[in-house]
Amino acid sequence: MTNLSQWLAAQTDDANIAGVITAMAAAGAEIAAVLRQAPIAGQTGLAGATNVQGEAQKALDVISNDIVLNHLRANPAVSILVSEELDEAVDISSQGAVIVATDPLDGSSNLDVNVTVGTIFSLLPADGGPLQKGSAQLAAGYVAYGPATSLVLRIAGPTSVFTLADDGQWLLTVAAAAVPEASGEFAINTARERFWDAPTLGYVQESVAGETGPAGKRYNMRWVGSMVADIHRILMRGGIFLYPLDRETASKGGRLRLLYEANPMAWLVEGAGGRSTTGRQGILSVQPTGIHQRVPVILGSAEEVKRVEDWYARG
Ligand SMILES: O=P(O)(O)OC[C@H]1O[C@](O)(COP(=O)(O)O)[C@@H](O)[C@@H]1O
Ligand SMILES: [Mg+2]
Ligand SMILES: [Mg+2]
Repeated sequence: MTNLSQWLAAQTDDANIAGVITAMAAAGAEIAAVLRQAPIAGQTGLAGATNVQGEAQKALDVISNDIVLNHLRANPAVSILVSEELDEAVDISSQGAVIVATDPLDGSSNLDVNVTVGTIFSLLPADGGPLQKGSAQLAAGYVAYGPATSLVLRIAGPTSVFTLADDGQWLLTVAAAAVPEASGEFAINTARERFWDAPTLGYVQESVAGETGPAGKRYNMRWVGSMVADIHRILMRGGIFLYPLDRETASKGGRLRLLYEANPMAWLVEGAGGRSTTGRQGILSVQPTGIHQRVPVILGSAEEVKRVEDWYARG
């Protein structure tokens, strides 16, 4: 089976990109080992601090952030690290060619109930600084800590999936993920319905109406509450994920973060033939104005995303 270093050699001749991805994969393998033992080691629960977004940090948020930082600190290819858990960008190497933006542990509210969480990362060219559009990404990926530990990666070619083997190797298990064009599965936190805008409400009502409504087909709903797990399902079998701008999150610009949640996921989903939008523009074309900027996120199967875009175009 193809391993990660063989795949990297075939995908890029840029040693900086390959080196940084290798470091993030090593960080992911270390986080996976920590998560497996966390309830025994007493590492679940809160860390007692809040991050820059005002969210309570879990002990494992902090531990995961430290693991990523340790793996990147030693890497002269990294110029700057932007992390959900760090208020400011961290300078790593003045000679570094690559900026890394990461959500070291996504979905951490699911940790105490042993449900899939993940690590998301994005690589940008150092000379453009951290506030570059997602379309400038050099590569992106995530690690999903589920029944299997999966590493999903894309440089500029296909979106590929690796599985962590017992001997610590990452083995290629899906060479080119393909998000089906059409799907009958949507993912949104429906408890937020009272805050939704008209396009979101229109799309969901149309879907819930199923074969008797204008969509003319039956839909199912799934919401893990870990973006990594929800996007992984969509990459593997299709569907649409929505965290739109709603009345409660509007003043902040949305819920999910552009640099280390929306952009890397849009890069991966689009690389697998899917589509992404804020509702009004492609996620990858949004110009960031801050490292922790939030953005509305709608991505997945192209036909479904287009249906949502149609709703936005109408209203
Ligand atoms: O609490 P909600 O509304 O279900 O939101 C869940 C979303 O928030 C997130 O947990 C945010 O990520 P963090 O856990 O990294 O803050 C996403 O993974 C997930 O999609
Ligand atoms: Mg997150
Ligand atoms: Mg997080």
